Amino acid sequence: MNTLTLEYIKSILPPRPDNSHKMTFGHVLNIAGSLHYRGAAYLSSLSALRVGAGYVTLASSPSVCDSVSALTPNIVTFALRTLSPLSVHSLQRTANLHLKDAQIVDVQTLSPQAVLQLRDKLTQASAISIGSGLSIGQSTDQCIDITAINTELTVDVDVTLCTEMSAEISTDLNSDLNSDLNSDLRSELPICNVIKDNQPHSNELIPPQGNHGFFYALLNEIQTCTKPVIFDADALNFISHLLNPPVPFGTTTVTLPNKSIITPHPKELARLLNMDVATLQTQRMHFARLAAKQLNTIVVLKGKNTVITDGNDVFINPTGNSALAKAGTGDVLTGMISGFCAQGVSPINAACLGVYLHGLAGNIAAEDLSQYGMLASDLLSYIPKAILKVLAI
Ligand SMILES: NC(=O)C1=CN([C@@H]2O[C@H](COP(=O)(O)OP(=O)(O)OC[C@H]3O[C@@H](n4cnc5c(N)ncnc54)[C@H](O)[C@@H]3O)[C@@H](O)[C@H]2O)[C@@H](O)CC1
Ligand SMILES: Nc1ncnc2c1ncn2[C@@H]1O[C@H](COP(=O)(O)OP(=O)(O)O)[C@@H](O)[C@H]1O
Repeated sequence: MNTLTLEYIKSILPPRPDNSHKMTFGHVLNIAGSLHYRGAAYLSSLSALRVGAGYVTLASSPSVCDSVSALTPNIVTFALRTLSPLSVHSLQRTANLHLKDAQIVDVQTLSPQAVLQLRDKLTQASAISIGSGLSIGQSTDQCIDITAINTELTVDVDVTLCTEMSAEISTDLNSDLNSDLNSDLRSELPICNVIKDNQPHSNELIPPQGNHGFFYALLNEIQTCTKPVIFDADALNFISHLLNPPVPFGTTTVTLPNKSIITPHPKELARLLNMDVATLQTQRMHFARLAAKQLNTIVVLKGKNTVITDGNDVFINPTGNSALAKAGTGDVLTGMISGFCAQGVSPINAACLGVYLHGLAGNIAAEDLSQYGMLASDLLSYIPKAILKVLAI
């Protein structure tokens, strides 16, 4: 077990060659944000630039991209395809939702086909972060088996709808069905087996809630990715769904890319390990190492004295204070780690750099703003001050 020090952090900071350009310092593809969590997309993108990444592309729904662009000129955005109103309408009708229920459908839900749009970006990126504010719905206890997508039923539903709807819309649908994405059209509709009252209701249609379908397609797409991939927040909750589905469905194997980092807070790690938070907190190092081994990943178990481990080596972070116990600081951390990964730092060192400097920025910020008054967005402007402090020794 090693406690991180200023000297060690200085020794692993990536170099800044004079003869350089933005791509020298890497490109982060940040897949983040949703209708109610636009701030997470903003915070996780800007913090990657604050630690020195040369370029950040935020991939998200069109409305999140618009919001982030309005707040900062520093982030390049890439709008992802969302579920078409047609699909949403289809699901509403088929699920016999009453009008009052229609408001629960988020038309900004990402389509699984958005993963096809992302292929070039995934190739161009030097590091990929997934999950900050990328909603998967109401709660991880919602019992949905996304692995049980019913192909035929899905297409039937749309064709039926097509015959019933106006000529204009049915032309759209037909062109969709005949498009290159034809074979994947079914995947746009998150038709799942649903559990109610502990009983599976086979092939029941549910309205799209959150980005389950998109996550599932994305996880498949990046399984063999050789670049660093950082999984945060709802990406972790989605993986928990796959690892620990409701009893009747049995477990699913999850293969993370070979250079992955996960950044759970204790509750997120407890969900991944299917255990209670209190027990986990009594042996943080042990359970962080266990998860690292089980998932073949680097684990950053957040909280006071964050634990960083690859399953063998363990690093403990001494920086940080209660100013960091405020919504959005975890999103900042994810961006910092991905920003270091993009600069070519090894995943374990990127995790150590991100965690230590995040805490140090929180300490310097608290001196100016108090532990009460600091905001996650304030933390962004203290990251450079933390880096200066490291460089000064
Ligand atoms: N401005 C924004 O857009 C923000 C978006 N966020 C996003 O919101 C989504 C949901 O994140 P939440 O963390 O709110 O939801 P979670 O459901 O993951 O966590 C909330 C629950 O976990 C417990 N918990 C959290 N930290 C804990 C700890 N250290 N020890 C023990 N229990 C702990 C809480 O008590 C609560 O019951 C994520 O996608 C996240 O990225 C949040 O980061 C907040 C800010
Ligand atoms: N009391 C504390 N002392 C030190 N660090 C803390 C403390 N409380 C929270 N943090 C840090 O703040 C961040 C909170 O992340 P997280 O729980 O994911 O919040 P959010 O999802 O709201 O962004 C983590 O990096 C965590 O280690």
